[in-house]
Amino acid sequence: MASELSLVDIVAGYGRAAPVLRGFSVEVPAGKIVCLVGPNGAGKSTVLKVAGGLLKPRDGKVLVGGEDVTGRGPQAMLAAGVSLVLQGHSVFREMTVEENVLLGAYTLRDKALLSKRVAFVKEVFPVVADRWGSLAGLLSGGQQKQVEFARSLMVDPKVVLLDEPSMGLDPKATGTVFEQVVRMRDAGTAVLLVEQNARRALETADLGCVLDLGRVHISGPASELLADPQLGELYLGGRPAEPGVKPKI
Ligand SMILES: Nc1ncnc2c1ncn2[C@@H]1O[C@H](COP(=O)(O)OP(=O)(O)OP(=O)(O)O)[C@@H](O)[C@H]1O
Repeated sequence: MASELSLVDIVAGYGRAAPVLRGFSVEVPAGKIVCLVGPNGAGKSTVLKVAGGLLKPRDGKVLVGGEDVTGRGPQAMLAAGVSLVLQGHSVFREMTVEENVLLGAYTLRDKALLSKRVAFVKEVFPVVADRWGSLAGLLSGGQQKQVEFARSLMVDPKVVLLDEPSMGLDPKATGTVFEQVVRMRDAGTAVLLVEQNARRALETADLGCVLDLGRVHISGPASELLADPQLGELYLGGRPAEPGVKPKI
């Protein structure tokens, strides 16, 4: 299957310091969730910054839908079909859910298309439909994250980049947020996900990629990475779960 996002042999870093990414590659196919795993400081967020156009790579290529978009800035990356949902909360609490979601569509001029996108995100995220007229600040943390997801899908992106979507959420809200990530995937979006809670994220993802020392240490189906005892000890905070036990999300 052709990838919506390809990062090829990326070398990237900050200022004059040694590069953080030293020949990193990943493929994110349409309708799949790819989870990046790795120790603190390995460069997971740096990968998202490169993919989202916030950090220009020193070397390597970024392809979106097969088109070479290397070196483009964040707006051009959004126009190319890459939507970034940042770490932490970025809803405007004193604005309504509707106003927050429509912020994601400020580039859409076509009214008919706009209503189609609104109908679509309301269908994918029921909470957004239910609380459309409410002030976003009145929603729970998990619900606010869904408003951010809805905003990111307004431009009908090919790829969504999610940086730690469960940060600051309790386990129940985390479960809901992962359910919504699956709904994005099922709607055909390619998802590149970074999560502190690596085991939980891999349980949700289709594919996993372990990043260490600026390169891919190992990649493959998420279920295989989860079942690997050595990876479990090194990167996932302990031994794998009992085989066949799926988490409730
Ligand atoms: N804006 C920046 N300026 C300089 N160095 C940075 C900057 N952002 C990150 N770094 C450095 O780049 C390296 C990789 O950071 P990055 O945030 O990508 O790692 P990470 O794998 O996402 O880490 P974590 O799991 O702790 O969030 C770290 O050594 C970090 O100190």
